[in-house]
Amino acid sequence: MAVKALASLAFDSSKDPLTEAIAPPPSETEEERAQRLEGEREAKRVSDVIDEQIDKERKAEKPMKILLLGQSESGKSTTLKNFQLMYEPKAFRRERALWRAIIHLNVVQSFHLIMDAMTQTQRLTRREGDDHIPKDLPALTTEHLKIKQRLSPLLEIEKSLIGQLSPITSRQKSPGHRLSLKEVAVNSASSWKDCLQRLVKTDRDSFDSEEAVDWDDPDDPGRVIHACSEDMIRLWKDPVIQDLLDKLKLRMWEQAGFFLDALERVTAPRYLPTDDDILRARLKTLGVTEHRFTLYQGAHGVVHAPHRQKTGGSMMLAAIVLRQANSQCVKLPAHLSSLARVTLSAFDQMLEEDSKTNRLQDSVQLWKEVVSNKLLQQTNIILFLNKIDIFQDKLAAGVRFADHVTSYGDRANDFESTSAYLKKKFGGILKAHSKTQRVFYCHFTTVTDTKSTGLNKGTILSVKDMLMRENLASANLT
Ligand SMILES: Nc1nc2c(ncn2[C@@H]2O[C@H](COP(=O)(O)OP(=O)(O)OP(=O)(O)O)[C@@H](O)[C@H]2O)c(=O)[nH]1
Ligand SMILES: [Mg+2]
Repeated sequence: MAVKALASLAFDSSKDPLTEAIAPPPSETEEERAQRLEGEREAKRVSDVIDEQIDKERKAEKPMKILLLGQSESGKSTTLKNFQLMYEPKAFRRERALWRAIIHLNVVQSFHLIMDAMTQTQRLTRREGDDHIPKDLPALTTEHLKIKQRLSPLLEIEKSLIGQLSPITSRQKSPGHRLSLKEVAVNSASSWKDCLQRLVKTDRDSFDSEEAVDWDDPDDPGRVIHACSEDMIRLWKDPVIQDLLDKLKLRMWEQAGFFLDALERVTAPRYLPTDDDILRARLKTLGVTEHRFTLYQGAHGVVHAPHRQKTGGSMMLAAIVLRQANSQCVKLPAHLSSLARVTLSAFDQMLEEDSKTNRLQDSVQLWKEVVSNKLLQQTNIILFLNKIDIFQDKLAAGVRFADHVTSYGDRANDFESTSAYLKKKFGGILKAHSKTQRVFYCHFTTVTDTKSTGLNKGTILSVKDMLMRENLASANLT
């Protein structure tokens, strides 16, 4: 029965009422036919324009996803802060009061390191004839030891600040030095900012201003830090201490969270961090972080009517240390681009976890892993060779690149030549490990300096370029 009904339906379809309704009348003249065809063409043109518009809107809404990869201390979190500063400046600045606490922790930890160096020197100078002791260690005077004694409350402040971040912190040894601190790390999955908000007033709208900090709080760590300020400045500027740090190869300016050259300002009684201070603050993050930003179009970077002038759709920025990422729980999305960060200035340092592996060498290995990763084969990758400020300072101080990267040979020990060498090396690896051709975006950055070599120029142009290519590719125009 059912088969019969279907057959009869198929048979009758030639008399489909819709077909009959739109069929030209049997008595249609040549002129009428031309008019009808012209009308149909116009209707199709309008329909195509509408389809195109819908298609465009659909594509514009598609989020662009970016993975941020790199070794510890390569600047992933700082890159996120830069994006936040550019696209959510209000939210970024609302957190000033929170970053004040982190910067105070950075300062206190720098002094912990210096005080440990002084203690070690006292111990070493008692052990005469030991070949492992650095030569010509300067003698500390009683005045130095008195200052050190007066600075001991800073160690209590350190404990208290770390306590404020608990239970979400873990402590890890920082890389690169024999003398090193247990570095404070926060798990990105937990809201350490919520924990720190106990240190500030609860009115979120006033975070940007001085109102955010309870200046009368007797337990504010800033009080002790200010009370120790003069001694801190004196100790840091002391030529004997500088000589001592030099002999022990403790290059403080190279350390993450270096604020010792701004002590007067950051220990002032009513100190609130500037944008640059926040970028320079150091708080190690563990695990995977995901952030969402919306890119807007606006003249000279000014945001106009965000809802109507949205260009790029929302952009998801996921910070992932690939080696920590468990592929079971980290799902790499489609339409993905990646930013890989390499700490250029670490060319003369070894990994903390493996004292035989050079950090730059490890970054090269990580780059190979990233570009040959099957999940990332279809993604565009921007490489950032970061911390060029420290890199250039090192070259200028006479640290020889070739002593740590032997394949560099006897080329000039300057930025021009070393950067060209590295660009070629990383570009060659991308080419060798890509199944299909991928654009090699490579930038030399100082991500803490937004004015010159920070993110504004390099990243955003590359991100926009990637976005455009992606749109063209999805419209089959490449
Ligand atoms: N001088 C200088 N410091 C930088 C630069 N980029 C980042 N830093 C600093 O280096 C430190 C480490 O940067 P982060 O962004 O915390 O590094 P990360 O990649 O997130 O590190 P993990 O959280 O350990 O994975 C911070 O104190 C930054 O302010 C740079 O280009 N120059
Ligand atoms: Mg981080």
